[in-house]
Amino acid sequence: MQSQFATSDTHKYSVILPTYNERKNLPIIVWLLANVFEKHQLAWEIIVVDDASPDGTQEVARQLASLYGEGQDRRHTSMASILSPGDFVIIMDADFSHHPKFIPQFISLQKAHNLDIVTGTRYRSTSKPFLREATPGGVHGWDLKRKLVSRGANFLADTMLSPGVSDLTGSFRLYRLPVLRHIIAETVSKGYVFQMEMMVRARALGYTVGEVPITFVDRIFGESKLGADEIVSYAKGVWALFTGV
Ligand SMILES: Nc1nc2c(ncn2[C@@H]2O[C@H](COP(=O)(O)OP(=O)(O)O[C@H]3O[C@H](CO)[C@@H](O)[C@H](O)[C@@H]3O)[C@@H](O)[C@H]2O)c(=O)[nH]1
Ligand SMILES: [Mg+2]
Repeated sequence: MQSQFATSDTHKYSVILPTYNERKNLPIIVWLLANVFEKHQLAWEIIVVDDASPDGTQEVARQLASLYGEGQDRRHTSMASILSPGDFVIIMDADFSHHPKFIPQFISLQKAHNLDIVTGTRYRSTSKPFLREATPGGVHGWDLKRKLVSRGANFLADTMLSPGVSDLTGSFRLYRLPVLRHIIAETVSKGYVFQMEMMVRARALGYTVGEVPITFVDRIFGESKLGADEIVSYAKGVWALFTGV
């Protein structure tokens, strides 16, 4: 299998999947990711970051690791249990809200403009800076309240902090590895708000950010962990950045 690929992209893409009770979703998302990377002949690995899920997610992750090859740095199929530094890191949800089919567009945009970060956006219909896509971004499956919370969160941060990124609260992103390390070291908030803080910090540090329109589909299995506490923390986080950046 290895020898049939002669790819010009020599980078490695490390996908980080945070999981909490994703036993049902993990095998399918890993399969979809594997297919995308194989199809595009890219070197890849998946790192599952599980927080002691009671539903047995870790056992499923271990089974997948033995199926796909644990921690081996094979050219096309490896599944690591610890963070090993690929050249680029993709962070995305494991519940299909973020579809792997968008990853090749992230990679093309990164390459075309030598970007530090590419983020998925639900709130633009064309890629930024230049690459145009036919499919507009959007959200499917959320009720009006959740849509308003998301729009409100973006509006608040955009108005107060002006980072010039249309979807600050999304978490489907590709980072150049050293850039991710740098931003994480600067980021202080915990919970949902850190997605927004990472992007605001990145812009303040002068990193380049491109956007690819994505459709966000709400999960079918399991529940979201967004609650009222997170909304309050988010508003506090925007205020802290407004007064401190
Ligand atoms: N390791 C770990 N993973 C977690 C935890 N809580 C959630 N996750 C994982 O993080 C991903 C997103 O969690 P959800 O609970 O599904 O989030 P959501 O409400 O759908 O929110 C999504 O959209 C928001 C934007 O509107 C994003 O801000 C958020 O990051 C996420 O992408 C999933 O893969 C889930 O298993 C945790 O405590 N620990
Ligand atoms: Mg979700």
